[in-house]
Amino acid sequence: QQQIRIGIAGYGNLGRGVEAAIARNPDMALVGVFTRRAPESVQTLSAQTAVHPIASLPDYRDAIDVLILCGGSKDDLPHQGPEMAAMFNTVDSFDTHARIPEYFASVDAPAKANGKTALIAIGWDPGMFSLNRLYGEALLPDGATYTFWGKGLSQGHSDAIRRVPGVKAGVQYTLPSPEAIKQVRSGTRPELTTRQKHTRECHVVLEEGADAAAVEQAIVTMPDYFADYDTSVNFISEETLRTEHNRMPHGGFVIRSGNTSEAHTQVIEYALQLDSNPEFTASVLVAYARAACRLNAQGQYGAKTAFDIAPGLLSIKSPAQLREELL
Ligand SMILES: NC(=O)C1=CN([C@@H]2O[C@H](COP(=O)(O)OP(=O)(O)OC[C@H]3O[C@@H](n4cnc5c(N)ncnc54)[C@H](OP(=O)(O)O)[C@@H]3O)[C@@H](O)[C@H]2O)C=CC1
Ligand SMILES: N[C@@H](C[C@H]1CC(C(=O)O)=NO1)C(=O)O
Repeated sequence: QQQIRIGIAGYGNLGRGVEAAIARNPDMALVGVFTRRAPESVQTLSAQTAVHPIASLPDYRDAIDVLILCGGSKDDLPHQGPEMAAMFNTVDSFDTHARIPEYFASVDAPAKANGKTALIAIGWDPGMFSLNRLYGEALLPDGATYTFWGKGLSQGHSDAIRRVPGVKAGVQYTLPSPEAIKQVRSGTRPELTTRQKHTRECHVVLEEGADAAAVEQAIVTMPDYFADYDTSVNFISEETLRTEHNRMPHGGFVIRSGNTSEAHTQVIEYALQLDSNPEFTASVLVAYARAACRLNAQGQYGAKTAFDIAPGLLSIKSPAQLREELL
């Protein structure tokens, strides 16, 4: 059985996670990493990993079965997604929830026009949590769904603050409201606003001479990321960032409580406890790369979300093995 040939576009936390995940999937082979930086400046996990300029990707159209896009959702994927979907089957973790419909359309057109398959918004949220919100609503139509994240490091929000002019480096932690969780677990199906469920805590290293007040204002008012939350911005040194903020744990849960009759309340819960947010997300991307390859072989072209993908396509096992072993 020929291995699935994978390319990595963009080499940050997620790119490193995909490199590690491919080594744990025997049906996958890493063709190389493609970066906007000078290849020799990029330190990969393995000396065997080839690093190329991202501009050379068109030369690899016949060498890569699936390109996994590891750029930032805020400023990279909006242009990289459509560009790459015209040349390759792709999988990405686009997570600016409010913009997923427009992003889907922007990727669907070039993918369809070129007979490619583009899986978008894959990961854990959006991704695995999205699937569990769907299951909850479909199975318990009379009910309420809640999603809580953290306390942990959001990569999307950390990427977003790093894009603010004047920010040299930074991370963002998401904190769930204990009061909100308590109300949800009481089964009273509370109406909670975005602001009531989570707060956001940013730790930022400023560029030399940057205006701290302007940076703080740009972060706390940022649409789609921070504007709807109570957000704190703490200015720290590079040393503090390196020593106190060098891990990326995260997690959370989706809970659906609903009634199947007046007498009976049912509760569905899906939870994640992640030692490494990027490595887990990368593992999801790699499993979905297997599905992208199979879907393209079936002539399923265009953009897809996790809702469109049969779970069996994710598995390294054949359908017959799945029926024997997992049903
Ligand atoms: N759906 C989900 O559940 C999840 C989605 N995500 C998404 O993944 C995205 C990427 O996250 P993450 O990998 O943490 O982002 P990073 O900031 O680590 O990397 C983003 C891009 O920045 C560039 N880059 C990385 N490191 C450096 C550096 N030291 N100097 C200059 N450029 C650098 C890379 O591009 P290049 O190599 O071309 O320079 C990389 O592709 C997030 O924006 C988020 O939206 C993340 C987690 C979960
Ligand atoms: N997309 C998120 C994954 C989860 C985490 C999160 C948050 O903390 O707001 N929302 O969704 C990420 O980039 O880490």
